[in-house]
Amino acid sequence: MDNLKNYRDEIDEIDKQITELFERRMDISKEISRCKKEQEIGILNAKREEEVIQKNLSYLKNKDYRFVLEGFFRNLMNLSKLIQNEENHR
Ligand SMILES: O=C(O)C(=O)C[C@]1(C(=O)O)C=C[C@@H](O)C=C1
Repeated sequence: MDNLKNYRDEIDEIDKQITELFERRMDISKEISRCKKEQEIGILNAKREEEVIQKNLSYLKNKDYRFVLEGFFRNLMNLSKLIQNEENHR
């Protein structure tokens, strides 16, 4: 049995699901940017970002991944802010 091929197939399937969720998250982030523009609120909400990180760290089963999960969410929210900035300058 080709383990490498099987693992990659599994990663491909997970990545597909991540991409679907990523797209949904970014769509919602755009909607949030429209609300913020209407209400004249700035894009960055550092308090909310910390809450997002802490909440998701609490869901983590394998605590060895704490550091990388935190990095993942920081990067994800940076991309989200990028999309919000683009949306507001269209
Ligand atoms: O919750 C918000 O206010 C958002 O704009 C969403 C979001 C996120 O991607 O989770 C993005 C930017 C903010 O700094 C905080 C969180």
